[in-house]
Amino acid sequence: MYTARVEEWFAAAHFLVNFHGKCENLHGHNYKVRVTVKGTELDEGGMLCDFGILKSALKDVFKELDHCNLNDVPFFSDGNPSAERIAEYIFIEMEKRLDIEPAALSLVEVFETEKHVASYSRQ
Ligand SMILES: Nc1nc2c(c(=O)[nH]1)N=C([C@H](O)[C@H](O)COP(=O)(O)OP(=O)(O)OP(=O)(O)O)CN2
Ligand SMILES: [Zn+2]
Repeated sequence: MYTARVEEWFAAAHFLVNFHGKCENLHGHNYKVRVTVKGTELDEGGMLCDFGILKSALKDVFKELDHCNLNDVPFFSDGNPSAERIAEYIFIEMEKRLDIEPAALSLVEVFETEKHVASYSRQ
């Protein structure tokens, strides 16, 4: 199995409800997002998927998130914009944008800090 991975950053504000602590208040993060694709076949250039394709799709997804209050994004209207749900949202939006068969989107990881990370995958 091969994998290819890109990382990009966006900045956003959020607050958490049903969470007892300082994160109930509006605050911000510089989120690092890591996207991994996987597959068993390489193209004639020896690549699973051009990093540039992943990067531009991810930057397109960030247009809905960067410098926003994530609580105002419709996807989060029924729940918290936790790192887990941000990862789910990015996974869904990346799937819409990527046409990379026979490779496939494998994992989206969202880092609030280098020590705090949540992820979403289909398995
Ligand atoms: N599983 C998750 N846990 C938490 C999430 C999350 O998305 N998934 N999010 C938060 C908050 O966003 C919060 O901003 C981070 O919380 P906390 O670690 O308390 O804040 P600090 O980074 O400032 O940490 P200190 O050690 O207090 O400096 C919480 N949990
Ligand atoms: Zn937070």
